[in-house]
Amino acid sequence: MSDAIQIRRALLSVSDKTGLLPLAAALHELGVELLSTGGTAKAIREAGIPVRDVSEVTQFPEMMDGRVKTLHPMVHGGLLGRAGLDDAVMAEHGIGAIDLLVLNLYPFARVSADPNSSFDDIIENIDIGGPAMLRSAAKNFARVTVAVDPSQYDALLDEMRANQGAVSAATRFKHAVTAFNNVAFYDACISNYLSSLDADGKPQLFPAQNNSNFVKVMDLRYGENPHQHAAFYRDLWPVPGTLATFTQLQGKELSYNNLADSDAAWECVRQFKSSPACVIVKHANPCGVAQNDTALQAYERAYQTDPTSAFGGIIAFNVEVNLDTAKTILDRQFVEVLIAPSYSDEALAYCRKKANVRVLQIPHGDGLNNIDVKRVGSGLLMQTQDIRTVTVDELKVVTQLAPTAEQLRDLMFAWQVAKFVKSNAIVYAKDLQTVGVGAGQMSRVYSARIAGIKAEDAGLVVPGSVMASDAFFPFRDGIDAAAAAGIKAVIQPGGSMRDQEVIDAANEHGLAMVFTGVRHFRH
Ligand SMILES: NC(=O)c1ncn([C@@H]2O[C@H](COP(=O)(O)O)[C@@H](O)[C@H]2O)c1NC=O
Repeated sequence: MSDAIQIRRALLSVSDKTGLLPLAAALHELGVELLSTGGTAKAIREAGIPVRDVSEVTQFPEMMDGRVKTLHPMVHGGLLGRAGLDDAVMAEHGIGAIDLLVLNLYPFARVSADPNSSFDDIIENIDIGGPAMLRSAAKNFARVTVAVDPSQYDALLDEMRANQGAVSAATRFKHAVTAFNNVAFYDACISNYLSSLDADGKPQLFPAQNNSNFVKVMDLRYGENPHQHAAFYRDLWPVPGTLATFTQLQGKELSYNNLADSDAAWECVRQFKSSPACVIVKHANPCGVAQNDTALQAYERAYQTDPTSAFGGIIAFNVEVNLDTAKTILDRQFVEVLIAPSYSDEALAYCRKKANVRVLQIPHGDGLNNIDVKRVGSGLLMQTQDIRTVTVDELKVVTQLAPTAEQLRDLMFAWQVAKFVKSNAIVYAKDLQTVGVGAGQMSRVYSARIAGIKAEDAGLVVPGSVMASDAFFPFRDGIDAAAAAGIKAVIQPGGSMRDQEVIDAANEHGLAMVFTGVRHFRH
């Protein structure tokens, strides 16, 4: 890489004109000659800043409604010409070097996402000359500087002012990488959009080719196990309220498992809106969940479900964490990650006493990842996210006995928790507290047994509790076992061949049972 290079001539061609005029004025002051395309040149000229039209340089008018403006050897030769190698050929053809390209592309992503855009509008927003120039300038980073985003302008000008108008090799290279990333994302948007169209031109959810763009947030010390390498990437524009929008306020470096478990804890807790909730996660499963009047009470009751598993857990809240809550948690147990939308100053000051505890802040937001992906051998499984919720009105009472109002409240709570427990999932709950959680078993009846064992170990009382099952009971044995444990009401999807046998069992035992008609497998 060569050293700092003086900017003498710049080409400005921007769709997004944010910051254009101050930039053009500053470049002019630094003695840089400005070239520009139609609309950009007009804006600069109207601001009284001297500028030359590209068409004057190419000796060709812009034509075809802007489809052809800069696709010319006088432009690309000016960007691609190598210092010391191409000087003679440039002189022979009268090609003047262009040292700086400031360019951003037609807004394809915005226009194609707008339901009011016509297909012709969308096609016209496929930028051709822009990506070509970005590639030329970025390829020639040894001599040329490129800027694709208004957020880069100030730092670039500062560097030029501090170096008599020159830009360092490191900046040129960094900006070139940004430019190639920008073009890659742009082309992915076009490819995803066009390859999602069906024979009638209607966009489908899953394109024929999927091109993803993620940006690295950080390298991780290792993956799920120490012999695996790992890194964390996020969407280019993360959805507000999702894990990738976290700020780490303190604590040790986050690990791969911390992030995976934090996602499970946060997604589960943020679904509760009516009152403070706490979710404690271990190995991607909630081991204790509760809703109560305060964050502290919610934590106390979530912890009660399974104090053994809560050790070293991820603890997430849907409300601010105050001093009492932080102090109770940190004085009592080892915690890997604490997550909340906010923390009081006193709570944060207390957390600092346990400097290793990772404290994450995730602002609330209603967004959800639209698509879930899972890697399988040389393939990718894609599905829409499991965002289906069930209202009380949708429940179908299938037994002679209907649930009481309290049972109904607890059934809805247990159902929301079961959605976040790995299948087969069984959740026992009472008074908005998990009493026992049976997760990840290959048979439903064993998950039920485990939920019972957990409750017993924690000294919680199962008789009088309700039970949620993420999928239907294939046989009556699950209901028989629940009744024997003292469960009084059941929520499950229904839909088994033997539903009648299962309903008969519930009636025999005097249980109330409701069907949701919705299944929540989670693998
Ligand atoms: N066709 C071309 O030669 C061409 N050269 C530059 N552009 C784009 O034209 C836009 C700027 O246009 P204007 O200066 O007229 O507002 C930029 O987004 C730039 O990427 C072009 N437009 C589309 O392909």
